Amino acid sequence: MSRHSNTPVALQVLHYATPIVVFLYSTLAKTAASCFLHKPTKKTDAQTRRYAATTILLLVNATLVAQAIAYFIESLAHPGYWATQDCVVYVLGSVFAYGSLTLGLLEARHPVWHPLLGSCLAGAALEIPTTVLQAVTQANGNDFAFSRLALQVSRCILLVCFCASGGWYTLNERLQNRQKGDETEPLLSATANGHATKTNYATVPGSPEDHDGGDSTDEESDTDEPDQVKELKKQQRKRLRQTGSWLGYLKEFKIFIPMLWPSKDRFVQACLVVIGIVLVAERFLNVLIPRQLGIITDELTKGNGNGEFPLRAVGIWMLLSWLGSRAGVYTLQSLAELPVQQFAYKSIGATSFSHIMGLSMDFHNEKNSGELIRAISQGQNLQGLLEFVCFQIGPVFVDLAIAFIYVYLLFDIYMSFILAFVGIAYIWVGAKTTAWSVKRRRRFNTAYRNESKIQNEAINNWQTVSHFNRGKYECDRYSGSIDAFNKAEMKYYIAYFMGGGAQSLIMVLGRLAATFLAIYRVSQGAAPVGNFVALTAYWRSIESPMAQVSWSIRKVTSMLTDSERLLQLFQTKPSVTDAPNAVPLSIKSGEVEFDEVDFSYDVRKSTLKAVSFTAKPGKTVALVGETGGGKSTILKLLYRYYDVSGGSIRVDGQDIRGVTLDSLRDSFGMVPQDPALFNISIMENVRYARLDATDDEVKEACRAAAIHDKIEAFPDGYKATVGERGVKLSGGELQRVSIARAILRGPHIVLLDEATSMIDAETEATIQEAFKRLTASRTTFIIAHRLSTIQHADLILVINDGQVVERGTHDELFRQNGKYVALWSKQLSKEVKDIGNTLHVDGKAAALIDLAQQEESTSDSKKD
Ligand SMILES: Nc1ncnc2c1ncn2[C@@H]1O[C@H](COP(=O)(O)OP(=O)(O)OP(=O)(O)O)[C@@H](O)[C@H]1O
Repeated sequence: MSRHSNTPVALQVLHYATPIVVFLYSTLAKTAASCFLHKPTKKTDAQTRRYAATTILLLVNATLVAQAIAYFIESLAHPGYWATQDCVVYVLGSVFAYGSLTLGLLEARHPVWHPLLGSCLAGAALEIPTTVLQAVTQANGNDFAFSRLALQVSRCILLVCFCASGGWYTLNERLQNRQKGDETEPLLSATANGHATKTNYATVPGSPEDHDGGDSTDEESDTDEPDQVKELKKQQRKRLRQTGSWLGYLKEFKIFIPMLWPSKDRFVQACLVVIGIVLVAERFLNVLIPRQLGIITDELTKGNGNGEFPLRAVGIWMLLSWLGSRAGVYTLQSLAELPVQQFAYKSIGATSFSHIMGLSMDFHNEKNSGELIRAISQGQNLQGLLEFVCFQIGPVFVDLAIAFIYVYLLFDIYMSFILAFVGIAYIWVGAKTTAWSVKRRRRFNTAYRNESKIQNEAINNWQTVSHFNRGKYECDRYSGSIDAFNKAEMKYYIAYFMGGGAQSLIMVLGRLAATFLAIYRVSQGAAPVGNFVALTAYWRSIESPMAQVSWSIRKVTSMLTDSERLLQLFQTKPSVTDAPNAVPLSIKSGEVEFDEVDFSYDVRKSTLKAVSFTAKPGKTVALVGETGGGKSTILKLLYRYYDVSGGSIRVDGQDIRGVTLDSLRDSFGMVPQDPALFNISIMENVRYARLDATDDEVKEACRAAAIHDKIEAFPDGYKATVGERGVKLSGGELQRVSIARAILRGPHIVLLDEATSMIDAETEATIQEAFKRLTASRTTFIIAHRLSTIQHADLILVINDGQVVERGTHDELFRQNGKYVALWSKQLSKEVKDIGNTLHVDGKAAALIDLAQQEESTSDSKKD
């Protein structure tokens, strides 16, 4: 079809090389820039530079389009003339290469310049000799040749202008930067507090706002997050814009690699090998099946209805088709993929669960369970990441490269161009719509978690909701959150489907163009009918992987976006951990010493100030005092839920920060203020304290805690389930089950935080014996508001406003006639008021009542 010309070989080589070099350089440099390069230009005159550069590149494209039109018009003007293949490749390839550069520049408000400059420099370096050679070889050419030469010269001038102005700008910029000095900012500014390393929220660089450099925080931010997290996110985005890149973003996810890669599981590794083999086989089958169909067609065409059946060719085709079908190698692949997915599902789930369980009390005080559970389940979607990247996205690029060569062999380079245009446009549109939808996806996720949070809160607080009759209010709130979720979902899916629609359009147009060209070639006798059949079948087989890659890119992006919250959780480190050289606690006698302990939950308010005391081995220390004084905090510090901010706590002379948390907590038996049980049987709940305890031991512990008879009276006895957090039990029953647990555990040190506050005096008397047994020869800490329960303690500490204001035994403190006595008098006076004159009081109590009345009248007179 082309008229043979006497184009010199050097010119032909330049024609082929120019678009390839420009395109390859720009692709590689852009990829490297998005991975490693950090600073897009944000100077004030950057926009002027961008507009000027875009104009030049558009003009370069215009010269190429004009050149293509010139060839076309010449072929019309001179029938039989057609540009040589190298010229067509040169023009179409250059449109492709410079077109992609222009598009990139149009998109990025703050472009990275060096890929652009380098590409144009390479382009100019090749265009100039091309133009000279063209001028020499076409010296006696016609008007068309001259017009083409003129276009070529203009293109050279434009490219040189681009490089010169770009070089000048870059030089200027460097000089200015040198004058200003280094302007880089640290990761977190001084305003971000010390918790910065704990939470770290990543966003997706490469999304439009990152290119744009605009502040998109408002739109993107999760509305339900505390200000501190928002601030950190803002800082993170800022940093990503300044120094960030996809590589930087993805680096954050490297935490997940050990959870995805089965480094120790031989079976899963074997499955991966099987998948690899199947993938290679699929690549071959993709080409062989349509090719075999083409061979059959050609044999049929040659036979022209002579009754000969192409048995061998059909047999091979049938075999290949079976292998390439869902019943063939794909089944093998699906079977092998299952263990790989399950491995990742398990390792992500188990690791995140154990990480969250290992986080400290400060985290658990702030958490929202519903939101947390959804974050884990969304993060588990990452299980498919390895599959998508290695088995779906990667092979498609191989497919495209094979397809480019195969369609060239079937027809010619024009067919390869159609394929390349379709492939790149398809993937480009896919990537663009993905970037477009990331923001919407993030909002959709936030709405999803918010809905879960509201639902969870309302169900968990059902009693509070009922007490205040706020059922309608909660329903409205939940339904509002569903509306917000639906809205966010709608917006996300609109973007998703629109992107899909645009891609399908590209695919259809590509198929039509390829079919048109193939029919034309066959009709001209340039290719056999079999090639047309092979192409039609093959085109379909490459369409689906292309759709797959674009879907996979979206899927990977949404997986990464979805798992950002889990990533954030993984980056949250427990504030209390084992020291690197921690050793197990060795308890000899159980002496506990608080030495000048300071502590605050919030740096702005101190909770404990210089608390010092010693709990002698086997003795009982009681903590009493005004509510909010810091008593429970003392026990929490002993448990190492928090670390002291000053001073130290020692158990048998060992600083608790130097021993392992497990060994420390194993030494304690705690009866908390508000015990919570699992929604399982009472037997299992008590056994939770010592998993190997027998039924008899459990019952013995319950007997000691004066709850055995009560449990036996339940219709299901020890098998009775206790409801969520133990709601089916009364407050007193709950506390006694909790005491039974502590008795069963048999700890070295006993901590009783208001352990009998909900138990009536009579029952309390019955469990005093149990307490005596529990605490005998064990160091014991008791917090009690009912002072009668602690009057026999070996040491009573009166805690007021975070300080030990009095200490001693009951009698010693009474003699001091200070705060302790005031507490007693207040309590007794209240009790007397409650029971009035019916109370039988002994002489001592009567004296105390007098004291209480005196105290009250003194304080009243002070007030007056
Ligand atoms: N997780 C927390 N975060 C911030 N402040 C806290 C936290 N827990 C307790 N506080 C504050 O620390 C102070 C001491 O609380 P703590 O629970 O130790 O008092 P308490 O003496 O045990 O009170 P009560 O007798 O009422 O149980 C209180 O002002 C309380 O508001």
